[in-house]
Amino acid sequence: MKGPCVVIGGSGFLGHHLVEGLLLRDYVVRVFDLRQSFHDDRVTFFLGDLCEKQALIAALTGATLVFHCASPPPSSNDRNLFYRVNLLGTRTVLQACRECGVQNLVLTSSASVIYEGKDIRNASEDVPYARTPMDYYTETKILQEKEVLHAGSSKDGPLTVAIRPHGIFGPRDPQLVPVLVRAAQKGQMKFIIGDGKNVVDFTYVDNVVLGHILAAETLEEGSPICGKAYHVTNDEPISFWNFMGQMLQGLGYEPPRRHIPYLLVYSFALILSWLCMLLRPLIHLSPGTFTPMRVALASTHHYYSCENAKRDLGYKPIVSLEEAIAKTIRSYPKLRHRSYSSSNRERIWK
Ligand SMILES: NC(=O)C1=CN([C@@H]2O[C@H](COP(=O)(O)OP(=O)(O)OC[C@H]3O[C@@H](n4cnc5c(N)ncnc54)[C@H](OP(=O)(O)O)[C@@H]3O)[C@@H](O)[C@H]2O)C=CC1
Ligand SMILES: CC(C)CCC[C@@H](C)[C@H]1CC[C@H]2C3=C(CC[C@]12C)[C@@]1(C)CCC(=O)C[C@@H]1CC3
Repeated sequence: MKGPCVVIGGSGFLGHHLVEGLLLRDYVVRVFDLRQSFHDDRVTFFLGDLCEKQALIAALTGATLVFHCASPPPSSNDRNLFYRVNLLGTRTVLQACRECGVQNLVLTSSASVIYEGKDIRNASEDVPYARTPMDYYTETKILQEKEVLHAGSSKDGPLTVAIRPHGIFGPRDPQLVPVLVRAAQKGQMKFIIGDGKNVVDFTYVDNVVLGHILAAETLEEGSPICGKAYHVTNDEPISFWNFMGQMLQGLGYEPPRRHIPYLLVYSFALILSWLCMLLRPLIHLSPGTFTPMRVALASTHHYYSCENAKRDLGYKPIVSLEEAIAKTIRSYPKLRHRSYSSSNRERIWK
């Protein structure tokens, strides 16, 4: 038996998988979250807002290790919420760790802290943070990561390390596959934005979990990982549109085939986001999935080197991309197209 450890955000997509990974490895696990999304006799839940120190202290008392993987959803455009939770809330988490004598803190950051809409090819962790982040999510993930890594060098603080995953997917993800399928159902997945050759990282959730646990187990006084950030990916960059096509076909939808110019779509998304901002005092409009950040993510290269995680954490993905895509498709029976048939789906679309 190891632990006890606390997973802040343990009711979320990644957090819940992390809890399962920790239980498999015999950790004693507590979850701190706004809500309880599952039940497990081995897990103690503490419900509360991470911006409230007293609520955190109740969960952290007696714990030696904390994973912080809570964040407002990236699709939100609520500046105040992002600053309150990702920056101020993370400061509160650090303070609560100090007061409770927590030794180690593993932060879930994001590889997108260096993304500003331009191509990223096999970037290492030395690439500087985005100077002009494209949304409040990215802006506050940068501030959060800086805050946590800096705290790791103070004498009274917990030892810290940040894991930067990219494009996490897998069973129970409320984001990637459901958004994609909703777009396909509305007939919005007919076009490939740009030339369709952009290569990106998508990372299976179990590999991200492994990266977090290895980081926690390597983090100790004098370890080279203290105060550092590590990319954790599937280490198998893939064409964005090939990945989307495989997901769609696997669920019985037609993959996009026709091309539409990137600059046209990007300019349209930009104008739409300005309009939403200008009209906000009068009516609440939301661009939904169609944001400049998402259009850029769909059309640029963004893949990252995880050589440092391999060297310092002993990280090696345990689920290949092919297996991960198959497992994910199988996990969403309710999102299948109504005419889906696993035996004839190849014939339908080819
Ligand atoms: N998904 C991805 O592709 C990537 C995600 N990440 C990072 O991974 C982490 C987990 O993401 P993911 O699992 O996808 O997100 P989820 O939204 O599924 O999980 C986040 C969890 O944190 C909770 N939470 C939010 N605000 C607070 C708060 N103030 N106090 C306590 N709990 C709170 C959420 O509750 P509720 O749902 O009620 O708001 C939710 O249960 C995040 O830090 C994200 O930035 C990094 C790279 C890629
Ligand atoms: C409608 C389609 C053109 C696109 C649908 C898929 C998108 C919803 C996803 C493709 C890349 C994903 C991604 C993220 C969210 C979901 C996507 C935009 C993140 C922004 C999530 C949070 C991060 O830290 C970075 C991720 C990059 C990739």
